[in-house]
Parts: sequence; structure tokens; C-alpha cells
Amino acid sequence: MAEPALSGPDAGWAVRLRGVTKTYDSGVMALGPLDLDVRRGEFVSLLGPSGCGKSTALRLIAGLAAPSAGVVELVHPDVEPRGSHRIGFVFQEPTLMPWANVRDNVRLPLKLARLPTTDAEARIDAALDQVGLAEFAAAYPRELSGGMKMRVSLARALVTDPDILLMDEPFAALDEITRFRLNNDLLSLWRNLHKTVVFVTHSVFESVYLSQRVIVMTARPGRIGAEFRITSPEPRGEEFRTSAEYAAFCREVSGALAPSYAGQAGA
Ligand SMILES: Nc1ncnc2c1ncn2[C@@H]1O[C@H](COP(=O)(O)OP(=O)(O)OP(=O)(O)O)[C@@H](O)[C@H]1O
Repeated sequence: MAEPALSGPDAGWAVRLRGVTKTYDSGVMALGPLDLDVRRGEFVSLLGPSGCGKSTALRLIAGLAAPSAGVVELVHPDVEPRGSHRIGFVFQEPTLMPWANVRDNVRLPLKLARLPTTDAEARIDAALDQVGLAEFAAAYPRELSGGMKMRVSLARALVTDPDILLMDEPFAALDEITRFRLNNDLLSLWRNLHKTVVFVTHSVFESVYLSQRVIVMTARPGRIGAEFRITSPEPRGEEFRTSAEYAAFCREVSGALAPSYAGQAGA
């Protein structure tokens, strides 16, 4: 099931990495070399063991860190190579400002990017609506559940209408039912908003459920170990989660992931 690279003269890609490596100042070789194309509008998951460089790959794509070698390119009519306001980033922790209400938390990227304030309120309303939090604009983070905080974090990522959404294990800390619900809501957002999504997770089940393509990374330094195209049709829902097809994909992806854990302490 290994896939050839999806690059091509049609340039239908949003993210392209070529020969990308990252070695930190500490000498840790975190990543690569990595070659990766993500098509516009595609939902891709990076799956791999702890420490294999998944977050590093996201940070390089976001321009939050520079590669040690190789090239990271973003292509979209609206995306400048370093136009980070066109990228939305969702971290594992919601990282909300506790002293600010939901509306002001979601407003933050608009302020940081110095985007015109004329339509700011409408953008914030739209983003809150997209994540189902329209009623909670005036609430403070301490008044919200873990799932709701993550929805605020997602709204904050969406408020600039990014072309590319980078998500770093956003639901890992949530209970299973909340996680499933957010999985479903994320899929419907992706279908409606046509964003390119690169989603990092440890979970085989989550990666198969959400993605059009799952990229299994090797142990550090992370490279592509295997790729799986999850061909199951959209929209996916609970029926898919309990289907034999889903179970078969999960088995296949798990099999490819196992070698990445071999040799890891506690594996
Ligand atoms: N700023 C940094 N300086 C030095 N080493 C780092 C830095 N960031 C990450 N590393 C190291 O690089 C390797 C890859 O880290 P990274 O966070 O990218 O992995 P990951 O696959 O996202 O891990 P996890 O799933 O546990 O979040 C790890 O060994 C980590 O300790």
C-alpha cells in the first residue's frame, strides 16, 4: 500500500518538503531527510512514536523553526512563503489566556497579524459558530470543559481563515467520547471549509478515522516509513468507526507502525 509521492506538474499541493532535516543545537537529529507533498484540501495525518519528530515537522511547515537542510515550500495563491497568518496552528494544550474571555482569546491572531479590524467581530462570530461556541463568547476559560477549551483553540486557529491547518495532537488529553465528538466536528469543518489539514497523532484509530492519507513515521530521526491512503468515502461517522473496513485499515497501519516502536524503551 506504499504510495508514490503526490508531486506533479499540476502543482496541486499546499505543502512540499524536500530533503528536510532538523538537527537541534543539542545535537539531537530529530527529523529526516523528509520528502512530503500535501495536496490542497487534503487531510493528512503524521503518525509515529513519541520523539520521532512529528511536532518538529509541523513547526518547520509553520515556519516556527528553520530546517537544518532541505526546503519547505507552501503554495497557494494567498500564501506567502512566510505568511504565517495564513497558517492556523492548534497545539495539544489549548493555551488560552486565562484573564481573557473566549471572544478575546479568539481575537488574538487577528491582533498579532495586524489584520484589518473592520470585520474582526464578524470573523470572531463566524469562527465561534464554526466550532459550536457562539453562546460562550463571554465565558472565561475557567468556566469551560476541556473539550470546549479545545474548541476555542480551534476557533482561534480558524479566525484568520487559514489555508493550512496544522494540528499537533489536539485531542490527546481529552476523554474518549469528547475526542470522538471533536473528531466528527473537525471532519465536518474540513468538508465545509476545504482546508488543507496536517494532523499529528499517536493514535492509529484517530489517524484512520480522520485522514485521507496516513503517513507512518520511523523512529527518530523521523522519516516516512509507510503511507496509506484511506479510501473510505465521506462523510464518515459512527458507522464507519465500527465497520470492518475501518478495523482492517487500523490493523494495516498498526502493522506498519510496530517497527517504529521496536527498540524504544518500554515498547
Ligand atoms: N527545541 C528543541 N531542542 C532540542 N531538542 C528538541 C527540541 N524540540 C524537540 N527536540 C527533540 O527532538 C526530538 C523530536 O521531538 P518532537 O517533539 O518533534 O517529536 P514528536 O514526535 O512530536 O514527539 P511527541 O509525540 O512526544 O510529542 C525529540 O528527541 C526531542 O527531545
